[in-house]
Amino acid sequence: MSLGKYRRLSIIGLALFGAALGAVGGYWLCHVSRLRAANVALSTYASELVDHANEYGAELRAIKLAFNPSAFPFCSTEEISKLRELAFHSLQVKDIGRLQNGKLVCSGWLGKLADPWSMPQLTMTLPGGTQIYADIPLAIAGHQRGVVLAQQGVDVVLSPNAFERWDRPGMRNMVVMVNFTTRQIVRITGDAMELDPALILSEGHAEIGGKTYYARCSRQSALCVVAEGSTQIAASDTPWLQFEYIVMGALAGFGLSLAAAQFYLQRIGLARQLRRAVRHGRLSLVYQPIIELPSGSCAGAEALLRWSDDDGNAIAPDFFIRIAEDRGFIGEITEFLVRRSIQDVGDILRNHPELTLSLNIAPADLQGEALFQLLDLHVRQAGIHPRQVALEITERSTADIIQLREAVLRLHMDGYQVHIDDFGTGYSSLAYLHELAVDVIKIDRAFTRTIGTDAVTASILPQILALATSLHVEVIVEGVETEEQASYLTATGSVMQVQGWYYGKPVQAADLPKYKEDMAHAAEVSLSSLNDHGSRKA
Ligand SMILES: Nc1nc2c(ncn2[C@@H]2O[C@@H]3COP(=O)(O)O[C@H]4[C@@H](O)[C@H](n5cnc6c(=O)[nH]c(N)nc65)O[C@@H]4COP(=O)(O)O[C@H]3[C@H]2O)c(=O)[nH]1
Repeated sequence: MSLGKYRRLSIIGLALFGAALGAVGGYWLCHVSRLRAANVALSTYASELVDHANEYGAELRAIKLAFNPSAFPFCSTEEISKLRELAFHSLQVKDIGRLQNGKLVCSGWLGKLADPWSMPQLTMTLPGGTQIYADIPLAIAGHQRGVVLAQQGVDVVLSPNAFERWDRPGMRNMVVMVNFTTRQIVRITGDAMELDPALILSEGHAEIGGKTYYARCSRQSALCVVAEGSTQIAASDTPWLQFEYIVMGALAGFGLSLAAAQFYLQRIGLARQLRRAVRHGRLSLVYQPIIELPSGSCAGAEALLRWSDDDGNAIAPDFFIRIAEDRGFIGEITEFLVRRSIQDVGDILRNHPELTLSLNIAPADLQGEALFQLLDLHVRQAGIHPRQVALEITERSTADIIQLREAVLRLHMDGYQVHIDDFGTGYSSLAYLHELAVDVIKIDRAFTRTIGTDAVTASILPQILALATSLHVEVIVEGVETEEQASYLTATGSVMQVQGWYYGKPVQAADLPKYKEDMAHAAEVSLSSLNDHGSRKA
């Protein structure tokens, strides 16, 4: 099978796997969100029940007040008719009666009793004195069992269906009266539920035996409510919703894993191509001049790698260098860099001992002997003074400062220069200056860009320049792109080196001598014009 076909199949396979995972994720997400929605609905239901309980309590209080005092003689025809009228208009109350010496004397629906009835066994008394008789046979309801409340000579037969119109499909409710002092609870209406009183008294929330419970209590009366719902959500409830979630999950999983697989396999593919390119020497180098200020003469150049993949696409060096670092063959690239750059510019360096060649070195290159042997082989054998070679290390390499310090010492002992690249962007720039005896810091172009702007970081560049002066460390300012930036740096009057598109973009090695000559000529012209100006003034 061809590599391209294998790659395509791998990508599709991974994407399908991602789609399957996404579908499972979608199903799970749907389930969780429906459970959450069900819980919110149940909690809202409990709050609605409590609102209704408040109305219920208010009505009971109003009935009690209507007969304390009563506008009519005790158990008179008028009073009985008033009792009947109030009970008739109420949804919560079935009958209202009048009590005397603990006996029912008359009620709206029973009329005046020839022989007053003694009240049955008391179930609970609330702190305000309301007496509750639960589970007693009701004469007006064919001896169906119900609850009667009695206070200040008035008794009320509660409707067992008072909360019926608040029923919700799939949910149940229970209404109780609570004595918070004695922690006694009596069910008034709704479905009987075997629950820990503590759950009700604390207005809690619990999941027990596949059911979810929310308890809420009224602030105005001794009523509490419990709403019950199922924790099991049937898949058949909302099949379309479930389907949508699964499809969306599958699509998202497919898309994401397709992108991830493409990215990953592209990296693997690129890594393979890069390795081949290094082995066959198909990478190239360009050289960006480094200029000395204030003289304006060329001080050297930085070698920068260039590579295009098999399809001819130019790949950014920081991207492919990272791939080589991750896949452990950066050493081969460095080997190529050192060998090819010395081949390219060895003659120029021999003829111009004042010039420096800067080489980017990856942190991994500083481990072991390979780099030192490599430099020894190519630099010394080419007859170039090691001082003409500068090794640029980046701040990423602070991970092992001890190892790094040893490597820097060794490079110095062998006569090479060590430059810190991208100074100011890493996390431990100052640690570098303190710990490592470096020759030059290369100030990252992020700081150069702030010249002439009012960015908050604009004040950092002068401070780094001052710091470098006080520590006797030389400076190369990177990324000088504009005349304004160049003028600013020249105007500081400090001796420094600069690099950037304003002075010259990276060029082929063959173009470097011409560049150097042009720069030398330009420097001479500007010097003589300065002298002319000076003598005319004199
Ligand atoms: N916007 C802007 N950019 C400017 C200007 N002047 C120079 N540059 C670019 O800035 C980068 C400077 O190199 P670096 O900081 O060492 O950053 C390098 C270096 O970290 C790495 N690299 C390049 N060649 C090698 C190599 O041979 N070995 C290793 N280990 N890393 C390398 O890749 C990075 C990127 O290299 P390049 O793409 O060539 O990008 C180069 C250069 O082309 C300017 O005025 N404006």
